[in-house]
Amino acid sequence: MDLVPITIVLGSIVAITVMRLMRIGKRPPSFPPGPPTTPVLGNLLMFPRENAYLKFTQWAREFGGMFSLMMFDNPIVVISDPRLVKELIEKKGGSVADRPHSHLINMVTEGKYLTFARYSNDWRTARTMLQKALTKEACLEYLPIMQAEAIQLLFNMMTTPDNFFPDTTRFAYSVAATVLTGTRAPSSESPILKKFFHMIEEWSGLLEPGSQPPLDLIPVLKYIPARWAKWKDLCADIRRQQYELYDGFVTMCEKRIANNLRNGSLLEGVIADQKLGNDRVLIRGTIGAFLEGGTDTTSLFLKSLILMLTSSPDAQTKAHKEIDAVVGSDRLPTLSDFNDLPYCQAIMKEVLRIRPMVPIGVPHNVTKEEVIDGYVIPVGSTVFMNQFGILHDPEAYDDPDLFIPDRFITSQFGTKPGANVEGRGNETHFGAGRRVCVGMNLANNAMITNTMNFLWAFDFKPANDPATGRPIPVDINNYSEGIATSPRPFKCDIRPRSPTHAALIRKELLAARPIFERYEHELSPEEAQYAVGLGA
Ligand code: HEM
Repeated sequence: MDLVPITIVLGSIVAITVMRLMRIGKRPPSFPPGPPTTPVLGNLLMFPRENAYLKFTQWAREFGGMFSLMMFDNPIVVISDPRLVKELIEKKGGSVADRPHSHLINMVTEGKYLTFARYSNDWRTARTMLQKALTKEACLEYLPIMQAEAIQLLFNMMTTPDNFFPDTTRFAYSVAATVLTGTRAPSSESPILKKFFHMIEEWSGLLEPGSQPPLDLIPVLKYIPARWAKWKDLCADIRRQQYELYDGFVTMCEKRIANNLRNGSLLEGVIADQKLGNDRVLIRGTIGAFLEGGTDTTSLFLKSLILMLTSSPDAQTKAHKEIDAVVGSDRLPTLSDFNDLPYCQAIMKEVLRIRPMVPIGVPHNVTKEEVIDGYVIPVGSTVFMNQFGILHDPEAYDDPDLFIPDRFITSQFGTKPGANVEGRGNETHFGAGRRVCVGMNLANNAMITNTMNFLWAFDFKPANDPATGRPIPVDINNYSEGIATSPRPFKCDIRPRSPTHAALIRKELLAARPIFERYEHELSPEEAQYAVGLGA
């Protein structure tokens, strides 16, 4: 038999296959520029496994405000220019309102967790419900509980200053939990808080880039038997924990409704008025998105605020002078004081600039091809809004890596003279477009209240080293990795500014008791006793 024709055919098939494979991973000329690719893999091997925001920011300096990466055949577009955020994520809202598919997330949430849900009817239903519940006006109704919790935070920081990490976390959780479920967490040792954070730790670990096999890029990996795929057990375990926690809240609110003991929580409305229908999975996913979205971010801001203040005695001196003139020491600040406190505003804006809590945002997925600045952004691209890169652009800011609140006194966006401010705003940290943070009004009230309170109440200084007696300097760049970045634990010395300030904090905590009581009916006897005893 003549083997020549077969060899030619086989050779051609191999050649075509190789040519096709070589095209995989290659960036088409119409895509935004980016680092060089390798055949098949694209930029897979150079994709940062940790601190992606730093690498993205470095690439943005090299390749511009919009660059692309190829993961095999899947394009990633990273935007680090506020003008382009406006052009793509805001103006073309409907084309980039989706989230990328994630097999791992789906295994845990069945696709119904608001933050990661596809652009779907479920997402629309849950988003519309939360958007109505969290308007600026609606959030004013939650102010009494926010302020009461903020006073407890001042009291905690004054009496157990070394515990400020857990106490800031408790504050953020307790506000979100009270608004949503109608039950607070009075202590950083509250069992519900422990359970919640145990779940969050595993959940964040699961979502950490590079921690699990690339199931979405190589789908065949999904079929590995469970005994060799630890992630399957992990997903099941996280799902079990979420069911237990979130169904527990639903049952609690159902009982309250049945016994005519409603205390105005959002979840009571969801259940009684069937705002999410009878879809238990969607209800669970919405509770999760609310509590998880509202807790970590707000508490990270508070930790960053303390870190930055500890590093900057000058900023504190200026803010103290301002707040003493406007508020004095006979009363605590209220939300309406903020307009008269431009330096306190500058401090808050500068913390959010230097350390946006979600530095590369939550990824969006493109569902309709768009052309921006002549570059094609194809369907299926994953879009990251590189908040850190936008807020650390040396073209826009002098010394972007330094904490300088005064930059917001001399310019609206903190930018240097002559900088291009097209598309720039002061809320970059909340993301953009149709998926912009739905909790931003609640978060703003929490950040404003605590920024004023901390500056009114305390002096923050580096702690002294007991061995040498010298101050231990804080490092404003010592942050953890992850989707949301947190300062790593640090020591600082927190003291009330005067006995008058200290006495008022105690008095206000006792005055807040009736507000707390509304949300303490379902606490365990130990927790209830702890709550009543606080400051008494
Ligand atoms: C300072 C505090 C906060 C920051 C910095 C923050 C930041 C963000 C960011 C960057 C996103 C993604 C936006 C995008 O995709 O472009 C987001 C989404 C979200 N946030 Fe926040 N957030 C904060 C507080 C809160 C609070 C208090 C809640 C709940 C009450 C909340 C609930 C959510 C939810 C449910 C989403 C998903 C929205 C969607 O996909 O449609 N966040 N947040």
